[in-house]
Amino acid sequence: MGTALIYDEEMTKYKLLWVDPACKIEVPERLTVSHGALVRNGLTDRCICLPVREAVDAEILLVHSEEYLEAVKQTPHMTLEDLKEFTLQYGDVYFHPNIYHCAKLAVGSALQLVDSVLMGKVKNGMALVRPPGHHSMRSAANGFCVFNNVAIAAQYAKQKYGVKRILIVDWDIHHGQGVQYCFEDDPSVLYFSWHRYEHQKFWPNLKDSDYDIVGKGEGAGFNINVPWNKVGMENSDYLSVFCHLLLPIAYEFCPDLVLVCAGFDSAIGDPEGEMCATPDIFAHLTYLLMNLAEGKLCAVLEGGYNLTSLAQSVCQTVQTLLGDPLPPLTNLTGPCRSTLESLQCVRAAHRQHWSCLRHAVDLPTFEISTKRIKLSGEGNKDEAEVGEEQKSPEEKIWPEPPKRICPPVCSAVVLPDGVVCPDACERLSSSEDLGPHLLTLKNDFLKDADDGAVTALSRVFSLIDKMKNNEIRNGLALVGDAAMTMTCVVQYVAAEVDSRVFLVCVGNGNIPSHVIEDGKTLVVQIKDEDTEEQGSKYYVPVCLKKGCTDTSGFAQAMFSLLLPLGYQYNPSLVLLVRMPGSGVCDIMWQQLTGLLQSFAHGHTLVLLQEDDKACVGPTASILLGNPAPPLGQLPASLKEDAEAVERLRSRLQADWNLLLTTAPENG
Ligand SMILES: CC(O)(O)CCCCCNCCCN
Ligand SMILES: [Zn+2]
Repeated sequence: MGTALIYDEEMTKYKLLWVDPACKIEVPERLTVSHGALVRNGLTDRCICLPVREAVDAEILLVHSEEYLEAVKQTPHMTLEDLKEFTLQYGDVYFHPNIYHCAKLAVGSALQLVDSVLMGKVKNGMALVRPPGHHSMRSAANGFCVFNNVAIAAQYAKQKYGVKRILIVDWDIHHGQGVQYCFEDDPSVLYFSWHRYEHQKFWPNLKDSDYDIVGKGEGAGFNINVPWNKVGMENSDYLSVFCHLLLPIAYEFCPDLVLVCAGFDSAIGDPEGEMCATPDIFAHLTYLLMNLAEGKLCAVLEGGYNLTSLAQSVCQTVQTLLGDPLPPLTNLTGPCRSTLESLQCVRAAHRQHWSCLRHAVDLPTFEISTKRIKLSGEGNKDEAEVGEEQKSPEEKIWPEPPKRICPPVCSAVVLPDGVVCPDACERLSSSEDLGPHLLTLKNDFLKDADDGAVTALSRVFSLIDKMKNNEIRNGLALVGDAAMTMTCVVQYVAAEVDSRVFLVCVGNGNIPSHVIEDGKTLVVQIKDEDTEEQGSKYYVPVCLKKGCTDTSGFAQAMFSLLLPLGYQYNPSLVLLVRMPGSGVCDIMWQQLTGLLQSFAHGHTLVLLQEDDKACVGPTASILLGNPAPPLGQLPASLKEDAEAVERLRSRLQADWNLLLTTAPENG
């Protein structure tokens, strides 16, 4: 199934007709440059372009009052003076004779997107619309918004398709108070928003935008506000909030549909956000959400006022929806103090509502200097830290996001004869001559193994070579001895100068010490045997009391340990090994396989042991880019497991500060 793109140039046909400094940034060019960039990058040709339509009254009335709709209906016939007069009753918004038409198209676009995803015509999609929506309220326009596109889309999905749980992620840099008010007492819609706040000094200056506003009545816990109290936030800050707050709660909530208020004023260069996260961060934020709701994701444009970063961010988002490999995020320096303070506050405010946070005791962080948290001088988060003069947002420059090339082959497999090759996978031909190679392999790797094992190993090595040359994206091998193959692979790759292997080992089994010491391999092992070793910077043993069968404990380890470590380590290869008898359930295994494709351009090598051949199909499905099935609503993880993970995190966070979730004690 494909990716829908909804856009119509009619929505560029309104603009500000008088002087108003607060509104001058919301210009028609926002849409034309976004769509133009998609065309230029050949992305529109790869999407399913759906037509827009006007929303009808009944759809608008799902969120807005009759009197408000009636009032807006009068605007097409108004004179310029009347329009100005009419506008005065609202905040930071303007009207135009054609804006009512465009506002109906914006809502209609979002509904077209929801229809095509929920009817299974497309996998996911994006609607490029204006006017935006997330500030508009039941009876008021606000912040460039007339009708609340995404809120209406959520009500529409519930009413027309009986969708039970909807996650709305609002990564726009402004708080979508209109969405919050619409669903604050509704437990079927989980609204997550981060937003520039600066302790209420930033627009819309609402106390309602703070972290302690968690929803009301039945809706308590289903409203998550993450205030940014400093500007200059970077990729690390955004990833920390996703890993340590949004993803664990989102998986526990287990939505049937994900709607994104996709505002890109949270990107570098934007005059409103004044943040420093780069456009490629949206490739990762999108991807991380695509593992929910079996990939049913509808992104609807909100803000974004720097035309260069807006266009790049839109392209990064659509390219990920299309399934292209993710660009590695480099020099993640970890979250800043302000982020940690916000993160700690939000987690505390939601601890009583979400079991994934219940045991997160957020141990007081050991003493680290603030310098450790913000290595780079970038970002004027803490004045004290910043020496360089401040560039204005528009003067900011950043590297063009890297090209994201799809290898000619997505998934190649090495299977014993007699095991069927999954559809759409490419079986590595056994034709190539192994001759001389065989001897070196035997000498270097497998002293006393039989020729079959050596042949299999040489094929596994060629999977790695093909990934290195970007001939294939990922690989899967069913081998006689997974542990032995794992050791050989690490040894083989470690020979490369700048190789970094992220080894994720699911299940018991000992990891040879030489694998861990070279610093070129970061090992995370999730198992049930509680061995005494404490691990080290490059060896992270996660012992779950009930072992890998415990989906909650496993999920918690995945988000609060695996993802942050993987991002900060930035490997060149991910090696995922399923040890025999691990007990991990297929869906959790598939979720893990999916998430690990965030790293290394998606170069993941999966090793399965022969008696796990039933896993070949489900694993291949994920490697081919299909979404993993949902885990179901997750119960609380075992207290002792959660505490074990917390202890691990607090021990490791000196070396890996993406693991941090609390601000250090020192002043
Ligand atoms: C969709 C959106 O969230 O991007 C709308 C933002 C409205 C901002 C109003 N204040 C602007 C003050 C100008 N310096
Ligand atoms: Zn915004």
